[in-house]
Amino acid sequence: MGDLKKLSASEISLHTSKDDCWLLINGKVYDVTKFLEDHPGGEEVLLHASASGDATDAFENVGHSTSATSMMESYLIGSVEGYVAPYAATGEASSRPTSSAQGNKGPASSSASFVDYLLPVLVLIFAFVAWYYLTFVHTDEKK
Ligand code: HEM
Repeated sequence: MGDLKKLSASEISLHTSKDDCWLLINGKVYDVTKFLEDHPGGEEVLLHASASGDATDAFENVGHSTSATSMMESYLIGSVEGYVAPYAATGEASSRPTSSAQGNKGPASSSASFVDYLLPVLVLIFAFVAWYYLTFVHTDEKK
């Protein structure tokens, strides 16, 4: 695979039909038009992932085998300019496209970390209130 064609997000979004279907996975673009019918997971999921703009999460959530990953190479047609990985893929995506990266903006998302901290705290408060109720209030009622 020599140098990959640089494609823009708007260009990729023009190829989401059954006759012309591209997938964006980890910053790389795959033309899966000829693979649609052969995909073991069915063509609908591929068309849906294509239309969603970024298929990285969908692809990784399935937990594809290594043979599936090596199959992808034959459909590779290019890479996307200025790719920023989606939230769920940031931590573990092993093949993050850092090669041609121009000062990648990190996985900054203050709202996500807010929820990350707030949720456990709320769960703890709820657990404490439940424990308090069951230990004191509820047993008092019986007496
Ligand atoms: C070029 C991209 C892709 C290739 C080459 C590919 C290839 C494969 C292969 C070979 C399998 C069989 C199981 C395995 O070996 O892991 C599979 C299963 C599957 N794929 Fe993909 N896939 C691609 C993209 C996607 C995407 C974007 C989705 C989106 C949801 C997806 C959803 C699935 C599902 C749901 C299965 C499970 C089918 C089952 O076990 O019943 N695939 N894929």
